[in-house]
Amino acid sequence: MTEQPVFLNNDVVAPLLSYDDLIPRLEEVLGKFSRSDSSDVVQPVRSVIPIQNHSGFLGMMPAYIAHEDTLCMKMVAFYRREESLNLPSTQATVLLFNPEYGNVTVAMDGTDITHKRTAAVSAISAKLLMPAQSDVLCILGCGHQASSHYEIFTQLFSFKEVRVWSRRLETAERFAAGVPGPVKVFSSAKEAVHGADIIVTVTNSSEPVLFGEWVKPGAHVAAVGACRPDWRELDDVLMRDAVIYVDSRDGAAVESGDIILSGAEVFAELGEVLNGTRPALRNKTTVFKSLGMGIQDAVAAKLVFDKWKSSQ
Ligand SMILES: NC(=O)C1=CN([C@@H]2O[C@H](COP(=O)(O)OP(=O)(O)OC[C@H]3O[C@@H](n4cnc5c(N)ncnc54)[C@H](O)[C@@H]3O)[C@@H](O)[C@H]2O)C=CC1
Ligand SMILES: O=C(O)C1=NCCCC1
Repeated sequence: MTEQPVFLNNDVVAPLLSYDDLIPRLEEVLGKFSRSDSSDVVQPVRSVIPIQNHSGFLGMMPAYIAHEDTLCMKMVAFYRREESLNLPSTQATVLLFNPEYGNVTVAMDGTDITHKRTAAVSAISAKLLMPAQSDVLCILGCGHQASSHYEIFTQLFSFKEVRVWSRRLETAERFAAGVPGPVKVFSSAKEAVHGADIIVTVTNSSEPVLFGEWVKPGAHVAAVGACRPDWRELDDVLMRDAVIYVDSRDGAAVESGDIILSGAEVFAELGEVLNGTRPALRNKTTVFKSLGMGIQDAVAAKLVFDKWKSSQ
């Protein structure tokens, strides 16, 4: 109880977290979260304060998972950065507590956890919602989340073509040069998404970058950016015409500009689809609006810490 907490930096955390371990744990916890008859998983909507001098926000994301006694808190700062500054747009720290006493047992860099768990949840949405025959993946935005999404999507699925677009052509070209497989770089988002079966939006934009009239009917969109109530990545047409899935209804109602400002109705949480209480409408155009959840960080951090302990 009086032991000093351990600190694990990102070089230690990253190799300890694999998608193979993460995906089943995320599926399990998302399902539990969406069960209205269970109090096993406790996670409020994150509270966010503006860091107004620096165009940023600090989000506090507590979570408790009773059956495994995991008590966790992620603190994540995120910014709307000018790309030319070359500064990270997201910085996260994750704490695991001893739930019996409340002391911190480990603090870890949350960078890799945030990249991987977000991409893994998008991949779960794709497994459930993308067209059965999906040949073309298109990624809009070419930063850190683009890299983790590329990694897991190409690992889990077999695409005939991967396309990327970003606001600056050189960012997209750098991304394409840095990944192991072939990627087609586009200078226009409209052309990049034409005919795509699955579209991942991972930009820092606060205005729509993806428009419904461009999207092939039946395609799946995993929308990861625009995590503030006045930020958008998707336009009203797409939000109106697609079936909308979210990670958390409560989170979406407070944080998602795409949902709040379009007035779109949420059809289901991903956990409800995993539980079989709401259907996966694969034949329709679907949007999974991701905002990120403390429970996702909690299962990821627990995996990391358990592995680290067993290696000591
Ligand atoms: N849903 C979730 O759980 C999470 C969401 N995020 C959000 O995902 C987004 C991407 O995060 P990172 O990849 O870490 O950021 P990043 O800064 O590494 O990459 C952002 C990318 O967006 C591009 N971009 C910026 N403004 C743009 C615009 N107006 N139009 C088109 N492209 C633009 C940049 O060129 C860059 O390629 C951010 O909005 C972040 O807040 C991040 C972590 C978790
Ligand atoms: O869940 C997270 O982690 C984040 N969500 C929204 C924006 C930055 C990080």
